Amino acid sequence: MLTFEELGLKPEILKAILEIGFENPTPIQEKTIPHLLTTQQDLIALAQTGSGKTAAFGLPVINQIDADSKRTQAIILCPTRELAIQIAKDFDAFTKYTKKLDVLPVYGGSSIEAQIKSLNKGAQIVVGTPGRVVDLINRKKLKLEDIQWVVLDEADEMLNMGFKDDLDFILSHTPESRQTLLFSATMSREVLRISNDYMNSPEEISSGKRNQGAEKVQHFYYVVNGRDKYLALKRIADMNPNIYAIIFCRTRRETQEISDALASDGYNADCLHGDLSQAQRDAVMGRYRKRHLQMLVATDVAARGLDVTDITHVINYNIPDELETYVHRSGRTGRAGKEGISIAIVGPKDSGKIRQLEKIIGKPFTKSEVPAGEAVVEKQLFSFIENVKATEVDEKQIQPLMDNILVQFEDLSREELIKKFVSMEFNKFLAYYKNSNDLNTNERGGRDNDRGERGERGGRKSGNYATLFLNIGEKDNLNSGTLLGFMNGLSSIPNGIEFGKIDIQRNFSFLEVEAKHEKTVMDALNGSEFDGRKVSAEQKSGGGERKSDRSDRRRSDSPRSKSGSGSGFKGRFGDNKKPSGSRPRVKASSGGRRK
Ligand SMILES: Nc1ncnc2c1ncn2[C@@H]1O[C@H](COP(=O)(O)OP(=O)(O)OP(=O)(O)O)[C@@H](O)[C@H]1O
Repeated sequence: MLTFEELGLKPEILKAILEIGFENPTPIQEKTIPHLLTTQQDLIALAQTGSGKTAAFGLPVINQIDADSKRTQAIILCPTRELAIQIAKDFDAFTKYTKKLDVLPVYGGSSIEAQIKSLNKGAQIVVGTPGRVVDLINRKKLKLEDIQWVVLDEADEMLNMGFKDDLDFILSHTPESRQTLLFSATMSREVLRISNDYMNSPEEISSGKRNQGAEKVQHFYYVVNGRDKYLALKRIADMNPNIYAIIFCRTRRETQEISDALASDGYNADCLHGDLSQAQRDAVMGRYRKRHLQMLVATDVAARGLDVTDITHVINYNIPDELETYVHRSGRTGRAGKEGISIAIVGPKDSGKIRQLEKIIGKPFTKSEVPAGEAVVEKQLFSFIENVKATEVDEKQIQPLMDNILVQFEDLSREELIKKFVSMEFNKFLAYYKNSNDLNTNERGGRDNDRGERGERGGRKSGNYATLFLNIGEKDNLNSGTLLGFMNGLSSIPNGIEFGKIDIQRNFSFLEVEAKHEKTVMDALNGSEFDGRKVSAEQKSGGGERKSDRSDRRRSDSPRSKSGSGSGFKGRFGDNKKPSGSRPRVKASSGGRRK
């Protein structure tokens, strides 16, 4: 293996990359850096995600820039603002000791005037999104006649996003003599099209097999019915208390919905997609990079190429339409030789797609079981204990109170104290998962292990819960939260009754209640008034399939939900604060039906 020094980079660059922590070149860097330092031939470089492609083009380009001239000599085009910022930051780090060299990111959604001001001062390297670059060319502020290097990063995505005309326009303003470089993790039809349209007999250099996934990423899939996807997602998150994940959804709307649901269920989540303002996107990315957010829900476009350190899990909420996209998604973890886990939550009919993905990434998927509630609770419990042990004690603050605290606890044995303490944190979690379903389904769509009384769908089979039909629904401003609150206020419903699933429809709703309390609850509800309407409650006839509103299902099914009795199950990130104290009198079970 050659060293960076042997590749022929200047001392000031070597000093900078050593400081960043690059000891040896990655395979793609070892192959492309000498090529770019010695020839003018166009280049297509293909290498796995996270294998250091930015430095593979960045270092040799920086090495050759004439810093004495202020003219723009290299332009890097990429699909998103986040990526432009990221690449420009990487370049800033590479050029830390290179005097007089300016790198300017230009992208839409932020002040063009500030970018023009910087351009007027001169920037030898511009990193930009196509739309803004076109705008700056049209305003005659960005001049490309001295361009020697054009880098197309994530070029296929730029075409997918409809930037073809912009790319044509931009490249037509660059000299014929330029060297055009295309770096990608996947070889697709678009990549070929770009090489035909914009490149001149390019050399192709690749490291690893075409489209291969990152080396140390393990791939798992879970088969669940569509309506259980969100529950499966939450169980996966609950099973990994220190998860630092990116969750991919197909559309902006789905991204927003899943993120909202997670946040409302008490998870530390937010989203990144194209409907957000630049300021919102920056804020989300900032929080995520600092690990103030534990889960980022994103569209493919928004997260393409993102390099965030130590993401533990990539979760595919569904399989992407373009299967190659999976390579880019899963590559957000396992970067720079590290390990990672990529999970696909799939429907019963998706096994064919999994086999196709295996061919593309050149690795097998392992079929996994969505963990049972008990396993999740155990995991959370031990993680909680670890957190307790790791909690730092502020001796100065606590010491003066200690005598009093010890007096308060003197009646309790050590064991009793621990039990109470753990229960305080865990009662809600335990209740939530107590009667939880087996969410796994087999690839023909049937349950792997239908636990009868625990199965929630298709009507309860067991005698544990009875289902009541109520004549009030969404149009009466009813939701799971208002229903539970309403019942809390009915003195004829005693404390501690457990409720199961709440299914609110437009004109009516269903409420599961412990069978032994069915009559008490029915009697209490009958004749009461909700929002000015007389309530009628009766036993639900039959046990047919119910169609639940997805968002109600989501929101009502969380051990972390904000009004919960527990104080939250935070990993080390946890800023998912919850109000404490106001415990509802009515207990919810089997999926914490309380909002
Ligand atoms: N020689 C090196 N030694 C150690 N780390 C490196 C080296 N080169 C790059 N890295 C680090 O590897 C990570 C991934 O690099 P980069 O973002 O360039 O990957 P990429 O190949 O462009 O990935 P993607 O295809 O997902 O865009 C970065 O955090 C970068 O700092």
